[in-house]
Amino acid sequence: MDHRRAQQQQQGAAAPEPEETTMEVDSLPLETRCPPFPLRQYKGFWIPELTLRRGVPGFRSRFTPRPTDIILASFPKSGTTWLKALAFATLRRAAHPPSFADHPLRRANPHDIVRFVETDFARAESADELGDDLEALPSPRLLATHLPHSLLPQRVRAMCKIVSVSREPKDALVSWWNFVRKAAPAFGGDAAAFTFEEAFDLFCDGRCVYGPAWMYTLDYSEAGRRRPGNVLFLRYEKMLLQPRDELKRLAEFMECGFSVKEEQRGVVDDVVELCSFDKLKNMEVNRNGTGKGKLPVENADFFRKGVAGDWRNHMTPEMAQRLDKIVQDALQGSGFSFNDDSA
Ligand SMILES: Nc1ncnc2c1ncn2[C@@H]1O[C@H](COP(=O)(O)OS(=O)(=O)O)[C@@H](OP(=O)(O)O)[C@H]1O
Repeated sequence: MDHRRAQQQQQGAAAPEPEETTMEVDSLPLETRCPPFPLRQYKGFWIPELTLRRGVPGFRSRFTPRPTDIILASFPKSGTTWLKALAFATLRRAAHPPSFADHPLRRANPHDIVRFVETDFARAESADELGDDLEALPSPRLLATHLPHSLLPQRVRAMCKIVSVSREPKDALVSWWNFVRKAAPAFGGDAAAFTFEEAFDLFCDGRCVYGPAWMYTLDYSEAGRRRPGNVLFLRYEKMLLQPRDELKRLAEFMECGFSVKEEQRGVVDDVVELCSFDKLKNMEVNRNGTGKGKLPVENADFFRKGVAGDWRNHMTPEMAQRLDKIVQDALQGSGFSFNDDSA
């Protein structure tokens, strides 16, 4: 990397290289063993093919970022649904007090309230129409992405506030495998025969949707360190341990911190409660509904156990050691470790 670009990256400025808005997808390495989508390796990450063909180009060419935009970014199965609920309930609490019986989160799944930009572009009938729809949304817009930080459009990285949530890779893998087996039939795929051992080997090799998981996390942790005002880096495990504190950090970052009066009135607790695993999982819409969006997934599939450490029920100690070592080696010298609670 030349010095000027290295310096700009250190300062957090967007890299100056021209951004591709059409992709030569067919020549990229292909992985077909990870249901439910074929993946292509692009700039170090395994991305759904359709996202590369249509999603990323649409995001880059038809999305006009605003400084007030808040983009929620997550590796799949790392707390996306929870973060969407928390961010929405917090940002829109004036219009929708969290204790109200008709709160939108009591009627719709968080994924139908906060949309994934690249997934919507990937599946949109018309990218222009979707671009116009996004343009028509009032500020501040709350949107989501599964793209790694380095693959987001440059103007999004430069301009928007980005909240990322990361999860310990062994638990993300277990969650992914369970989800894929349930959700794959909805995409026309068959994952009944996809064994945990197969998923484990692919995951260790970085081959899963948006993998390698640890490089994805590093991408956002470094962005958060370079530009703390632009990128908030949250950890799923910390959110489980201290939901109120993490929620308050999220609110401050989104520039809608809770006032002392609100805290005294119990608004922070109300948001935590409304978005808690048990509350969301047991809502009628999340027990029996199907996503209204572009992904034909049962809402219930987004809520399984919601705990840390379930990997122990799926992996032998040897498997866990193998994956830990891969992650440790890959992150060595990076300054980030999944074992460091302060990271
Ligand atoms: N409110 C709340 N609190 C805590 N945990 C929650 C919550 N909602 C969902 N979950 C758990 O998050 C896992 C799903 O991850 P994602 O939401 O990132 O999935 S997705 O990428 O949007 O498909 C999945 O984890 P596992 O239970 O380990 O599979 C969900 O159960």
